[in-house]
Amino acid sequence: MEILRVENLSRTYGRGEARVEALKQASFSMQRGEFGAVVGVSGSGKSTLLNCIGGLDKADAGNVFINGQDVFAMDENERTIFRRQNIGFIFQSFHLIPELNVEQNIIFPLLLDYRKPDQNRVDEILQVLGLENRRKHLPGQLSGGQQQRVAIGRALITRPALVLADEPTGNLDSQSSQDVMDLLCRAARHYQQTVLMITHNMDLTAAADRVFRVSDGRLKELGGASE
Ligand SMILES: Nc1ncnc2c1ncn2[C@@H]1O[C@H](COP(=O)(O)OP(=O)(O)OP(=O)(O)O)[C@@H](O)[C@H]1O
Repeated sequence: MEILRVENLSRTYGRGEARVEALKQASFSMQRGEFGAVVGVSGSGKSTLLNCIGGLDKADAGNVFINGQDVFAMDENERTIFRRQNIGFIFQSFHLIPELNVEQNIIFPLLLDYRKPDQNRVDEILQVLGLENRRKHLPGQLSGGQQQRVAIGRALITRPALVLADEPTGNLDSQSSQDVMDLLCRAARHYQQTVLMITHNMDLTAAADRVFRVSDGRLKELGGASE
């Protein structure tokens, strides 16, 4: 089942001499439960791709379908709600709410939709994340790896069909990076979520089903038919 379809997605920044074609007609699709990695040098357009797919940035042209729904056809309000219910975001900097404890940060997206957290699901996530004995800690009382695991829990609590991760291991040591990778793999394999992850680290692409390279704004699938 197709979860993500990207058609001719383009994004240009600036004008005149400052004009940058950050993304040039990117097209690809992903199935339910697939784990994709996006690689490419700094400035090649990886974050632009993810941000346009997730609606955090506005594409100039092209289409994005998530779960068969045309994301760009929605108005701002519809898109915000759709995004919250269908996409989980994980960033390099964790963006946790400092005043909320681990458990509260994880359930936050549910509260925004006035949904009651399922305590079994929260407990399961805390256990998988290895954070059961940190549930009442504030983000400032956690290590970087633990904070990233909280951010992953927050991205997964709503069971989004699509998880977009921008360098989720960028600030972590190798053991924490491996833990984060294991969690994302589990999201894909165990929970059949579609994961698209940017990484600088080619070693981390080994776990991925598919690898995409962005170079100078152009996306190409490695090992794909065009290679
Ligand atoms: N808001 C912006 N205004 C102008 N140019 C931008 C903006 N955001 C990105 N760019 C340009 O678009 C290009 C792609 O940027 P992007 O952040 O997508 O690259 P990236 O591959 O994610 O890089 P990195 O690996 O360093 O995070 C870059 O050349 C950058 O200078």
